[in-house]
Formats: sequence, structure tokens, C-alpha cells
Amino acid sequence: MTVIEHARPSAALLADAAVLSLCAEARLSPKPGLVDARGGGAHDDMDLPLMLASAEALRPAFRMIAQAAERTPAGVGLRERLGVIGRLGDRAMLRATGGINTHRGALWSLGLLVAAVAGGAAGERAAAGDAARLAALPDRWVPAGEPSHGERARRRYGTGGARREAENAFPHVIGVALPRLWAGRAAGLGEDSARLDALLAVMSLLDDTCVLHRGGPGGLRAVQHGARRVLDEGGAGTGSGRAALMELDDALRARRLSPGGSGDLLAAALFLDRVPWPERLEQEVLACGR
Ligand SMILES: CC(C)(COP(=O)(O)OP(=O)(O)OC[C@H]1O[C@@H](n2cnc3c(N)ncnc32)[C@H](O[C@H]2O[C@H](COP(=O)(O)OP(=O)(O)OP(=O)(O)O)[C@@H](O)[C@H]2O)[C@@H]1O)[C@@H](O)C(=O)NCCC(=O)NCCS
Ligand SMILES: Nc1ncnc2[nH]cnc12
Repeated sequence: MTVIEHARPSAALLADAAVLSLCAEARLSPKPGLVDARGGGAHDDMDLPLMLASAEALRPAFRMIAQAAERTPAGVGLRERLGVIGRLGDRAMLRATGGINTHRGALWSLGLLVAAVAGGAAGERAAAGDAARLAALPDRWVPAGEPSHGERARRRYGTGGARREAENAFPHVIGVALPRLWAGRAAGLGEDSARLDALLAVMSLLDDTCVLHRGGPGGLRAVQHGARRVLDEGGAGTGSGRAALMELDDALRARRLSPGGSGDLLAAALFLDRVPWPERLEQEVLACGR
């Protein structure tokens, strides 16, 4: 059997992959309630150019995260370094967007996954597991301040939000978005429909603190049931699924409900899907030789 040397992707390549994934998620249309090529969705302060500028502003942070993980063994030292870089990245995002929080959750999720891949994880599950161990480590330098929207939703409704999703090794990325994306492709769906179905599958299950903060438990139920209905109607690639998707989009925009956490997790899935894992390369080489 051909054995291929596992060359780790460079920090620059990982930063490219992270930014491309954010841009691909932002461009994907039509997404219910989210910013896409048509406009700001449930947001009156965001549009596609802003999302793309925000993604680009995060490139240096992703590169620094990858470099830190290449050089530093996984442990509290690396976790604290990632915290410093993550907070700098957050500031760069807010500078690029005039103070609007476009990608804080995405920087957290993708940042941890970039660190895991740069640290040598080989494969999606291994990356999610390494990212989870990093997420669970303490960071002495977290500044005290006002509780975030996510923190308020957690206290009020007892949900885990972005932090627990990472600490649990990204179950909605590994167990929901990626399998749905791959199943859609295998069934011959177009790439956009496969990605939209992956997003809807996450929306139908995720406790998204972004939705909870704006719409409470009733808003979260509307998002989850609406997304499930689109999939039950056949998904984004069918006529009746597409009609249900457009109805959901109208409903979310009318109620200002934005499934931003699901958008972030789709971007994380697209990132893991883009990494040239050694076993995937091996399978491609074997298939080529057949
Ligand atoms: C751990 C942090 C993510 C901080 O978490 P926390 O929950 O305390 O803070 P939030 O600022 O609320 O961010 C959480 C964002 O994560 C997304 N999200 C929500 N639910 C989930 C979930 N179940 N799983 C995964 N991800 C989830 C979501 O992000 C999207 O929504 C953002 C817009 O939200 P919001 O600010 O509420 O804005 P609006 O509703 O538009 O506000 P108004 O207009 O109504 O005022 C958008 O950014 C999307 O990305 C949540 O918002 C992490 O940030 C942290 O600790 N960082 C420190 C640095 C660090 O250690 N980094 C290390 C790795 S790089
Ligand atoms: N497309 C999008 N629109 C609004 N918030 C988001 N957070 C992540 N992706 C998003």
C-alpha cells in the first residue's frame, strides 16, 4: 500500500482555509435569517461586504494561532497564548466592522480548530478532540467585564453555547454538519444545496445563544422547527423544500432572529472539509491508481 508522508499544512495555508470558509459561508444563499448575497437577513447593521471584510481582518489572527500551535506544546501556555491572540483578533474584527460583532463565535470555533490542525491533529475527529482539550483549559488573562449576550443566555436558560460546543468536541460540526454535507454530495445534490442542508441540520438542533438572546426559547423553537420542516420537505434542493426555506427566511427576518451560531458552525465544517488530511489524500491516490 502507498504510504504518504503527512506534511502539515503551513500556518499561511490554514489561515487561507479559515478565511475562505468564512467567505464561503457568508456568500452561501439563500440562508434563513443570516447575512448572504441578498442582504443582511435579520440584521439591519450587516451585509455581505461587511462579512467579507470581517473575514479578511481575521486572517492575521488565524495565522498567529497556527504559528503558536506549531511552536508550543498543547497545554495551559498555548491556551493562554490563544486567548491573547483571540482577543486581538476580536479587536481587529471590530475595527474592520465599525464595532459590529460579525464573527466572534466563528473566531473562537475556527481558531481552536486551526490550532488543533497546526498542532498535528490528523483527521476531523482528532482535530475536534484536540480543540476540545484546549477549550477546556483555564486562561488566567480573561478580562473581567460586562457579561456577553451568550453569558446572559447561558445564565437565564442554562444552555452551553459556543464554549460548551467546543468543550464537547464540536458535536454539531462532526456529528451533524459534515455527515449531512457529505451525504448531500453523495446523493448528487449541487454544492450549494448540500451546504444549505448542512446549515439547516445544525439549525434544527443547536441551542444558539444568538437566537436565545434575541428571541428567547420561543424564538429558538421557531428556528429549530422551521429548519426541520425544510429538511422534511426534501431540503434546499427540492421545490417544496425551497418554498419552506423562503417561508422560514421571511419569519426569521420579521422576528429579527439570526442563527449566527449555526452560521459559525457551518464555516467550521467547511474548514475541516477543506483541510488536506493525510488519509483523504491516501484514499484519493488509491482511487487514482485503480
Ligand atoms: C467563548 C467565546 C465564544 C465567548 O462566548 P460567549 O458565549 O461568552 O460570548 P458571545 O459574545 O455571546 O459569543 C458567542 C457566540 O458564539 C456563537 N454561538 C452561539 N451559540 C452557539 C453554539 N451553541 N455553538 C457554537 N457557537 C455558538 C454566536 O456567534 C454568532 O453570533 C454573533 C452575533 O451575536 P451577538 O453578539 O449576540 O450579536 P447580535 O445578536 O447581532 O447583537 P445585537 O445586534 O442584538 O446587539 C456573531 O459573532 C456570530 O459569530 C454567539 O454570539 C469566545 O469569544 C471567547 O472566550 N473568546 C476569548 C478569546 C479566546 O480565548 N480565544 C481562543 C480561541 S481563538
Ligand atoms: N452569515 C451570517 N450572518 C449573520 N451572522 C453570522 N455569523 C456567522 N455567519 C453569519
